Amino acid sequence: MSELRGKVQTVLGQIEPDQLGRTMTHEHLTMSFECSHVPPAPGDEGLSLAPIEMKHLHWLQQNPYSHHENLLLNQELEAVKEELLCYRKAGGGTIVENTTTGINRNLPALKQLAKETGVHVIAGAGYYVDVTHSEETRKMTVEKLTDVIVSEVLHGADGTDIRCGVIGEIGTSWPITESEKKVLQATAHAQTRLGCPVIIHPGRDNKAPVEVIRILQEAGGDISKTVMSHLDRSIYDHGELLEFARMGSYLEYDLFGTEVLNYQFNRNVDMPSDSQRVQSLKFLIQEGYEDRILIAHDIHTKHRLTKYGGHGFSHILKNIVPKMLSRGITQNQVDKILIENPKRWLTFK
Ligand SMILES: CCC(=O)NCCS(=O)(=O)O
Repeated sequence: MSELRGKVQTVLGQIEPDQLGRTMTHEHLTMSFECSHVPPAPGDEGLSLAPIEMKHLHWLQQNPYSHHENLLLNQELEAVKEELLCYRKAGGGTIVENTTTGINRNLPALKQLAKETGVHVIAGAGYYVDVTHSEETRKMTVEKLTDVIVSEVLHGADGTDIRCGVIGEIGTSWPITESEKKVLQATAHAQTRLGCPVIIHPGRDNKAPVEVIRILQEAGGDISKTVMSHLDRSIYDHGELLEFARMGSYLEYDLFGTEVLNYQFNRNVDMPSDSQRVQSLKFLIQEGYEDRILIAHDIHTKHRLTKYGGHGFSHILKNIVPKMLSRGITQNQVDKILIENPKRWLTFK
């Protein structure tokens, strides 16, 4: 139980849950993704180093992780500010900014963006995937990792007094590494101390979400206050999806706007289209999970910003919501997904 009980914690301080409004629960406003660079196909080396231009846009959209500059979202604070102003105009209230240690979290920039745009921004505590763990992180005990995470929420992170309002996205690979397992255990322990929301990045395998939840459960985590991200590219089979849903976490479809022929991180995966994502939401609603669904775009590269011909942070509000309504999802269910479910998740217990 903490002093934050009943509140939501933004980078500008605590607010009442009713102030959140429509919320994207998984975005990045500034980060670098160099840890995930994918070497270009033979013959494409030139494209991977070329400046971003209209004539290369299709290649970039299909090969986003092979273009060095595309991975540096942290160079685009001005464009992101413009995007947030549009997001607010489109009816958006809050962004959960999931950048954790390892991919260049920048809390002063988040605070500035929140001040300048009026969008509530909630920052993430903890660590991204193993390849970004420092030697110091790897050597830490679960107890020490827990103390760091708790302190990022209660006192501030990265040498600032800016406090995180969720733990995550906590990064895991497949298979889960020893260092990631310790971070997951620390996450559960910190959650027990704080009563706070947790959000997980699972490894790219259909068994990964279940395995992560088991580790959190064994360490005493509150699964009902935990989000499993990236279900779009993790679990496709409806039977498997229902089995996972029964474990009790929030179910997040957070790659809206990503439409690719080949998913660069796992060629075995057929990345769903936005229409197929909406079908999955409808399926989960029909199965009784409308109180557990969350959605977002997970923007983490330049090419998805409107400045570079991308869909931007307002795509869900402007395009996906009308599509949901046209496919028989009710306004009340849309409001649950965009307002009520995020509010319940983000409020400290
Ligand atoms: C830091 C951004 C991130 O992890 N995004 C997830 C991309 S994917 O693994 O779902 O492709």
